[in-house]
Order: sequence, then C-alpha cells, then structure tokens
Amino acid sequence: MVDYSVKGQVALLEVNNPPVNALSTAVRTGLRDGIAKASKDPKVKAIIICGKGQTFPAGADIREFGQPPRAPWLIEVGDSIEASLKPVVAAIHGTCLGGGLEVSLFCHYRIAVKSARVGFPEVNLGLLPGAAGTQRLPRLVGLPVALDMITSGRHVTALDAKKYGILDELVAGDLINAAIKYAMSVVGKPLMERRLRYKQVPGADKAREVCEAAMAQVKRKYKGYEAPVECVRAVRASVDLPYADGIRMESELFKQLNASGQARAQQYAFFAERTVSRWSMPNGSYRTAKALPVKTTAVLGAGTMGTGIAVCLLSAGLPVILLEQNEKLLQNGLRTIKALMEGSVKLGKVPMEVAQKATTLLKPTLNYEDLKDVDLVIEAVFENLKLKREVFGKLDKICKPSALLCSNTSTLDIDLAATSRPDKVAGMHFFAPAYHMRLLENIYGTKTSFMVEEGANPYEIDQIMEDLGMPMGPFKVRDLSGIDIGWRITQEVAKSLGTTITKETKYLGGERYCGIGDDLYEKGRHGRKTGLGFYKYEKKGGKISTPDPDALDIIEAYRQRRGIVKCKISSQEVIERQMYSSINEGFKILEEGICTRPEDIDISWLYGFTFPKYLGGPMFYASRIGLQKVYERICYYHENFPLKQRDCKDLRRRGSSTSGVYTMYPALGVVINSYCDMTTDGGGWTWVFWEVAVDAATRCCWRSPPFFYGYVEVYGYVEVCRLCRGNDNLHLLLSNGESEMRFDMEDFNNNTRYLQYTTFTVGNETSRYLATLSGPSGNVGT
Ligand SMILES: CCC/C=C/C(=O)SCCNC(=O)CCNC(=O)[C@H](O)C(C)(C)COP(=O)([O-])OP(=O)([O-])OC[C@H]1O[C@@H](n2cnc3c(N)ncnc32)[C@H](O)[C@@H]1OP(=O)([O-])[O-]
Repeated sequence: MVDYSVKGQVALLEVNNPPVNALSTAVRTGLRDGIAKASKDPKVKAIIICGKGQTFPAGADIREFGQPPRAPWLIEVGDSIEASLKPVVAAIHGTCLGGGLEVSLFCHYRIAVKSARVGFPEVNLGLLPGAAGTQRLPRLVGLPVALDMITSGRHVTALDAKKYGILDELVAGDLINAAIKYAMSVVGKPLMERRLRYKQVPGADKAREVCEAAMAQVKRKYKGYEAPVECVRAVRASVDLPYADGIRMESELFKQLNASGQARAQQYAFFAERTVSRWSMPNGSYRTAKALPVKTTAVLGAGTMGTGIAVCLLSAGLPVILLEQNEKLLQNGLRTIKALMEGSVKLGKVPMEVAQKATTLLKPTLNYEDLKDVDLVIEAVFENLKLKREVFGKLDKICKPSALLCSNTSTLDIDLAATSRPDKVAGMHFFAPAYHMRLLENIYGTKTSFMVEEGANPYEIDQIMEDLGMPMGPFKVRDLSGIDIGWRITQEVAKSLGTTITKETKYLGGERYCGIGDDLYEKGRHGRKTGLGFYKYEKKGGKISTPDPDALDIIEAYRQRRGIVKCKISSQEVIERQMYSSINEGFKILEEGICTRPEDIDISWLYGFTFPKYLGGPMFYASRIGLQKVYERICYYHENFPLKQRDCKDLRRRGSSTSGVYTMYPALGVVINSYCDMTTDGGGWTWVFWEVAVDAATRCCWRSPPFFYGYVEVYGYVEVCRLCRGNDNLHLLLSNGESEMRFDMEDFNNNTRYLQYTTFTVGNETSRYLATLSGPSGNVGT
C-alpha cells in the first residue's frame, strides 16, 4: 500500500492504493513504517511522501468510518512525520484532500504541480478534519482562510494554495524529480520552525470577531447542518487552547459528529451519488452503453426553461441554435441568456473565457430549417400537448435521422410525441434553474398546497422547510418555475381526461385538486416573472421575495368559496405531510420498477430539489425514522386527509397484507412486505444473497442495488444491512442505527463459495442471519 524506495539520498514513500490512494489502515501503517525505516537509514538525508497513479491521497478511507477504528491513527502517523529529524516533503498532484492534506501539513515542506487541488471536504461528509487539520491549517494560513476552507469544503487550486501559504513551491515537469531536487535543497535547514504545532495562529487578536462572524454565517448558510458549526468551534480552539488541548477538542467533536445521523446520511449520499451512475436497464447498462456523440445542439423556446437549458449547454462549450416563433421573443431570450451568463461569471460558476466563447456558440433563429444538422434538440415550449406534437412533427421532418429529439416536459407522456423515430425521442427534464441544478431527471413533487387549502400559511410552510435545510420552500419554487406553467399543465391533464377545470373542481382524475394556483393565475400572478405570485418581488423577474397580504386574501377568498374551515397545522405536521408523501411516492416508484434502487430516488431529491444532504434523501430519512413509524403516520394522514376520491377507511387493515393497495399513501405498506431479491451486477458477480429470519416472517423492504453495496431494511429488528467491497475483501455490515456489526468474507479473492451463518442480537431480540456468497465461477446459493 506504500511503496518504499531510495533514490540517491532521498527515500520515496509512494502511496499506492487506487483509485484515490485513500488512507486506509494499510496505508497508515505503510507510512508509519516507511518514516521509521527512512529515519534509521544513514544513507537517507530527506524523505518524500507522494501518491502513485492519479493523485496524492484524497482523504481517509470513507468506507472505514462505519467500522470500529483501527490503529495506527492518522494523527500518530502525522506526529511521527513531523518529529522526523530528516526533512519530509509532500509532493502533491491530483487531489490532496481531507486526511491527505492533513498528512501534508505534518510534512515540513509541501510542493505541488499546478493542476493539483487541495481542500478539507470533510464537512460535506458531516465531519470535520479529525487529524489535526483544524489546529494546523489556521497556524499556517490564519483564521479567515482556514475557516472558509474547512466550513465550505471547497477545493482550492494549487495557485491559490501557494498564495495562502499552504504550498511552498509550484513545480513544472516531472514531480518526483522536482521533489528530489527540492528535498536535497532543504537538507540541513532547521526543522523546528517548519513544525506547525509550535506556531502561533496569525491574527489571533481578531479571533473572537472572526469566529463569531463565521459562526453566524454557517448557521445562516447551512441551516440544520451540524458539521459546519462544529468546524468553527474546532478552528476557534486553535487560538483559545494550547495545541495538545486543541487536538483533544477536535477529536471529541469529530467523534461526536461521526456518531451522528447526519454524518451517516451525508456519507450515504456520497456513495449513493456514485452508485446511481452505474445504471442498468433491461436492454443495457453503463458498462455496455455507448454514448452518442453530441457536437451541435438546438433549444426550442426561449422562455425560462429554454434560456436556462441554453446556458447549461453553452457553459459546457456546446454550440446552441436557439429557435423561437417571433423576433420579439427571440430577442428577449437572447437578453436573458446574456444576463444569466454574466451572473454565472460573477458567481464564479462559469469562467470568463467560457462566457466569452458562448457568444460565438449561440445562434438565434426563427427558421426550423436551421436545425437540420444538429445532433440534439431539446424542446422547451409551453406545456401543451397539441403544440408539442406539432413541434415534434416538424422536427421529425427536418432533423437528420440520427438526431435525438428531446422534450423538457415535466408531465406529458413522451410516447405521445408521435415521430417516425421513437427510439430517438426522450424526455429530458431539467430542474430550474437549468444551468445550476446538477440533475436531469423527473421525480414528482409533493402535495403541499393541500395544506394551504386547509389553513396553513404558504410563508410558514416555506419557512419550516427552509429551516429544515431546503434552500427554497415549495411556494418559492412554484413562483420560480411559474404558476402559469402549473396552470397549463393541469389544463392539459384535464383535457387528456376529457374534462375541464371549473371553480368547483375538487377532484381531477380521482385525485384531490386544489385550485388556489388557478385563482392566482387568473389575477395575473404568474410568479417571479410577473413580480407577483405567492410572494411579491421587488420587480418583474426579481429574486427578493416578501410575503404579500393580497395573495393571502386570494387564498382566504378561495377557502370561503369552498366552505373550508381554516385549521391550525403544526410544524411537525407540515414536515411529515411533505416528507412522508414523498417517501410514499418513492416506494411506489420502486414498486413500479421506474427506479430500481432507493439511491436513485435520494439522489434525484438531493440534486433536483436540493434536499438537505444531512438527511441523506427521503428514502434514507425514512430508514432513520423507522419505517413502522412512517407507515403509521402515512396511514393516519391517509385516513384524515384522503388524497383520493374513494373511501380509504380500511387502509390500516389492508396495509398490513401483501396484496396491492395502490391508493396514494399506502405504497409504502406494500413494499415493507416484499422480499429482497438476489441480483447480479452484469459483470458475473452475484451480490445479494441474504435472508434474514425474524421469527417466522422475513420482512425486508429495500431491494439491494445490483452493485457493490446496498441497504436493506429489516423491519423490526435490524435497520440497515450493507454489503461493501473493500479494497481487498468483502464484508457485510449490519446496523441498528447505533451500533454496527461487521462480517468479513475473506474467501472472496479465491472465488470460492463462502457461507457465513451466525447469530446476532439487536434490541434484545435474537435473530438468525444467513449469508452466502458466490464468485464469478460459482453458482448463486442460499
Ligand atoms: C481522522 C481522519 C480524518 C480524515 C477524514 C477524511 O479524510 S474524510 C475524506 C475526505 N476526502 C473526501 O471527502 C474526498 C472524497 N472523494 C472525492 O471527492 C472524489 O472521489 C475525488 C475528487 C477524490 C475523485 O473524484 P473522481 O470523480 O475522479 O472519482 P470518484 O468520485 O468517482 O471516486 C472514485 C472511486 O473512489 C472512491 N472514493 C473516493 N474517495 C474515497 C475515499 N476518501 N474513501 C474511500 N473511497 C473513496 C469512490 O467511492 C469511487 O469508488 P467506486 O464508486 O468506483 O467504487
């Protein structure tokens, strides 16, 4: 894991743990032993620590966080590096992150290539740098930079890192040769002043103001997140306490965070994000699919979504033809794109050169003929089926046969596009703002406005959801995406059902219908674009929202017209009704096979709706609350606030049976009672092989992802079972949310079948656990 060699008078410790050289137990051991060996070798005058392959260590091995910690601790390894009597140089390339950056801060010198990046991303995993990073970085760069880096988790370029004083030198050409030369140049120089533990934090006299301002900022910016708050506390200790006490405090705070549900959720989100990229469908998977080349694109419609999508494509360096139906709309769209590009440059999201190039890549047109050679067309016209069908008809005639014809529709059936090339037609639903959100997906939202109908205030609902960590409440989102868009969608839905919406419509397609949006629409309150929606804005297209008594009057008039008696809805109920209906919908999506893994749903929420990562996503959140409890509350809401037109009084009874109960809420109940399947990853490995016996009934709820790790809920006894592939073996992790049990499967590398049969105790209940593994050459067994 750490390759040791001596080049002339320099010992080279090369971390060799692909893919990212994570600081696993074996790597930590290798570094400790390498330093000891080099220290004893009289030929060696200096030591270099670097990474083999693509990067310097990118951090601790995240997969080890859920396991009992194993020595040597990173901080002990670091202490031995710092104590070395021979100079130690960190030679950095790739990403030097988290524990990797901590290792480099124990070194006496740090040099890097220009393309390298450094950072402390622990905060994104619900943690803080726990191997002296919070005590050593401030000593090197001062509080403001340290606080910014540690609380934001951002990656810093090598150029900036040199400016801040993190790096001593940037080198060009071969890194190892440059490092050897550099190491020899520092031999004999005093090391004491290079040992950060002995330094004072620069600007310590301003510590109080700086830390208080940072604390206020993280509380505002990262509402609900624990880690940024503890990061500030730990950094402050670098000034308030002697080094050793600061380290102790850092360690305490690290342990506290690591044991919290938030860290677990954020680490789950990290791996879930990687899991969902390994998609698989009946006719192929990420392994077999070949990407179609897209060199030229076109966007139809220069409204809010069309311009956003154009900015997204231009920012990726793709040429875009923007088509509109008349010159006025086209010019409006061009102005919007220019303003959005300028805004993105100001926010540092798009480099200036990219924005400048975008002006040459954008071609406006009113003529469909100009689209004949493009590889990809994204239609973003009004949500009107007739119009969309017309557009697709034209595109089908004009565009080359290989062109992909995509629709940004959020609601219409893509199969209705009616072209001669259905295999080249797809839905491509961007989330607003399209140039900012990382998700291209479609998961249906919540049923919030029911609550407003019953008496809740939209501003309170938004505040509650924002306090939970959502960047925008659901009503601000509706104003952003356009109340007129929602209105058009429901008109189309009604049309497709052969009906029309009136002031009295209470159900549409058998589901409860809320007409508050229609009333706002009729008053010209179309959201941000008109300066009025649920909120009032400082101008048309403005961003500063303020509650508007006129909107509340419209809502109250609506209630009176409908004879609805206003009732009080508590914060807890707002959260439950928002979250649980989404969770229920998530289980329905799994049950219907639209998604195969809970991670797919969670990632859609994390990136589509900016769901707070510290909760992990709605499905993960459900697992933490406990499915039994979630299910009971769903039953309660279903009985008291039915979303469907028909009677649902017998839900509780039916929900406990395995026969399908497909009304709005009970999907969860159905999935609770399903069994976990065996699956294969398409590459010859079989991964899911468990059966958990809980008395007579086996109750698993989540299907395991067909890849290297997954989660399975075992109702009533164990919360999470996780199958992980470590670097050199396979293990299974069982957890009840507080403690975890690990089962190693050491025969994995020998491709032999392995049977593990054991008993374990969780919450005073003893269950039997049986797991069987087969390698590529074996058969699946149970
Ligand atoms: C007390 C000590 C305190 C220290 C705390 C820390 O250091 S906290 C840590 C602080 N560090 C961080 O938070 C850095 C987290 N990592 C990253 O941000 C990115 O991975 C990257 C920028 C390093 C590379 O991006 P990229 O797009 O080139 O690649 P990619 O993202 O697709 O990953 C490739 C594979 O590597 C895997 N893997 C990655 N990192 C780790 C890890 N640390 N561990 C284990 N595994 C890790 C990843 O799961 C994936 O595996 P898969 O799915 O193929 O089986």
